[in-house]
Amino acid sequence: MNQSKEQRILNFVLQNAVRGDPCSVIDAIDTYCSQKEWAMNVGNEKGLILDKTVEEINPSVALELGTYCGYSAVRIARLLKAGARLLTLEFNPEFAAIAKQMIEFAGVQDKVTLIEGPSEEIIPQLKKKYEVDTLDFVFVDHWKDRYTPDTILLQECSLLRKGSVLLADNIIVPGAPEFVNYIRNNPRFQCTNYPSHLEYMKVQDAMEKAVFLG
Ligand SMILES: Cc1cc(-c2n[nH]c(CCNC(=O)c3cc(-c4ccc(F)cc4)cc(O)c3O)n2)ccn1
Ligand SMILES: [Mg+2]
Repeated sequence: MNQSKEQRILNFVLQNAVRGDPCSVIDAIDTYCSQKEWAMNVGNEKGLILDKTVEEINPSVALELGTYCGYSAVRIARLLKAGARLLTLEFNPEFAAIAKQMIEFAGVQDKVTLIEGPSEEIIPQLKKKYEVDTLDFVFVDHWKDRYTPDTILLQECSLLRKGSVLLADNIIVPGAPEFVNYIRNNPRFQCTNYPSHLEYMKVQDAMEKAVFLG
């Protein structure tokens, strides 16, 4: 049975990165995906915008929607202070299995809770089952047609507090036009756009930051 692209990415990391060194894992994935096979990791250019946002907020509790191979989970977790945690949701079991190994190899497993399942099912469980009070930061990087309904769901589940920050990937490509319209016209959010490029490509993309005003 031939390997998946995600398995090839993981193998490249296992052979070229340093166990317990998150930066070497991030670099190895970026090297493989820019030189060998494109993959939908947030990448290094948008990754720097993600880093700056996480450092600015210094979140105690962060949520990621869309784990994929764990690239951004490792990126976020490496910046978290002692005792802070990241919950990351992945729908695809194969991706989740790869991400679990990636997170463990990077040595950030103590900070990361990887949850398998659809966001609309998991988000309502975060308070009771995952002992979340409110979220300080949410990286929105899952199915683009779920950005808006899940932002509404987060509010309905009282998971956002005054100052909670959402950062959404792929505003241009693949695009989330309904989300952009929703969030920019919603008086309860203060939005900022960050022009960038699609991971590993010269194609225009952007990220949108939205601060919940309560
Ligand atoms: C919990 C839960 C989780 C999910 C979920 N888990 N994993 C994902 C992945 C979603 N990500 C993407 O589809 C994506 C696509 C592109 C892309 C593709 C092809 C092109 F030609 C150009 C660009 C680029 C990106 O940066 C992306 O992030 N969703 C879904 C539902 N519930
Ligand atoms: Mg993305």
